[in-house]
Amino acid sequence: MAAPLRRENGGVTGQPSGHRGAFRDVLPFFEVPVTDIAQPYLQLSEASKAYGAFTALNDVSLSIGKSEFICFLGPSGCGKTTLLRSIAGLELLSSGRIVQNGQDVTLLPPQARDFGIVFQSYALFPNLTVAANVGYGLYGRKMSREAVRTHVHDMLDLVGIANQAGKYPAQLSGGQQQRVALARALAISPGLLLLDEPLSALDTRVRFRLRGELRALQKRLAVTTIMVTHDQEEALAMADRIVVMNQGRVEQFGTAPEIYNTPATEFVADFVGEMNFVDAQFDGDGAAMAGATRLNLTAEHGALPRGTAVRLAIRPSEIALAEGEGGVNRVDLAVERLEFLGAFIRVHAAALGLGGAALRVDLSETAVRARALAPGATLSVALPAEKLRLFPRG
Ligand SMILES: Nc1ncnc2c1ncn2[C@@H]1O[C@H](COP(=O)(O)OP(=O)(O)OP(=O)(O)O)[C@@H](O)[C@H]1O
Repeated sequence: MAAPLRRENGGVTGQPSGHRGAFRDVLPFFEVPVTDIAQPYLQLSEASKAYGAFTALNDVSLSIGKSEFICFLGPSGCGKTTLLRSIAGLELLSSGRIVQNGQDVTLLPPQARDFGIVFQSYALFPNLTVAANVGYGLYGRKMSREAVRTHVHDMLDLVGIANQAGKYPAQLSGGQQQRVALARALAISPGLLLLDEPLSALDTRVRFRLRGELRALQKRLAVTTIMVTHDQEEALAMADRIVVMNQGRVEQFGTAPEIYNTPATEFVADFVGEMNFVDAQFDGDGAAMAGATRLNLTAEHGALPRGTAVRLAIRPSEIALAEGEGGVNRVDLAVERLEFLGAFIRVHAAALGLGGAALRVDLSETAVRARALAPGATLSVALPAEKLRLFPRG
């Protein structure tokens, strides 16, 4: 490993390598992640962190592949930042182990670990120019002034702000400051890039643009990256795999489609995306009774005893319009309210046959108009058996 380098604002070791060129790649839809999960780069084993009697991290075990883009996702206070800071050595674990690139780093101070970090607040040095901020971690290394200058220019070029090199942070927009912070974190060519809500202070347009650029840049550099976010859409859009956290624990670790389509717990089902929940009783033979209606299920239910209280979950977009009479899992709804959401209309309704359960159904504007749906109308829908997820209640 390269000689450790101390820096107040994080980021540490590694030799600069000079990544050249702009990064305006357009990401293909649903591209296959170029990662090597079989070759773990970072492993956490039974990591726990207590502050006095409060447990902020509870038995977290994760294996992250080289070049993966990982998001830590969860509600405020679930332990995302504590986990990120523990990986950086800015917090020490109460118990457990962290191995990075084959080296046990559990007890190493931040300056002896190999990472670059970007904080939510950017934490740029206000009295240094953009170029000096980016070059800060490089001075003191065995690099000539000229080599540093060239490398800094390359980094600024990489993040698209080479023309801002002489400015001070206060003279930049939030998005530009974020780019400087990213260039600074990458300048030391870290093995691991840590991002603590780097986009959350930006307005929506800039955030969306930087999302794509950041992901393309990460892919190009193939640097193993962990980003903390509480924004599920951001995590779904950017991550190779997502760690969903709740109260210091990992609820699920999987790809975006896995998390979205097959949430492992009721918490994940509720936290990620829109979900309807209907209380029911497991009825054996792949079915459940919800109110007076018997609903067929295909969900795995193990050896659940008949009569077990369960909660069925289905997304508003997965509920289908019932055609004709009868049909499997047909339910009549009393429409209460229509909500125009641009790309679709969300119908809020009461499912009388399901004990009055509140259901939301997403329909196209055309479908709503064709049925002249309005508050007070009746709508027949079908709950596809393969879309009904099942969670034991309590
Ligand atoms: N130094 C500390 N002393 C005591 N409690 C702490 C300390 N740091 C964090 N905590 C507590 O640990 C829990 C997890 O905090 P953490 O900052 O990791 O949450 P988070 O998921 O990142 O939340 P947010 O999205 O709001 O930043 C919180 O309840 C927080 O109050």
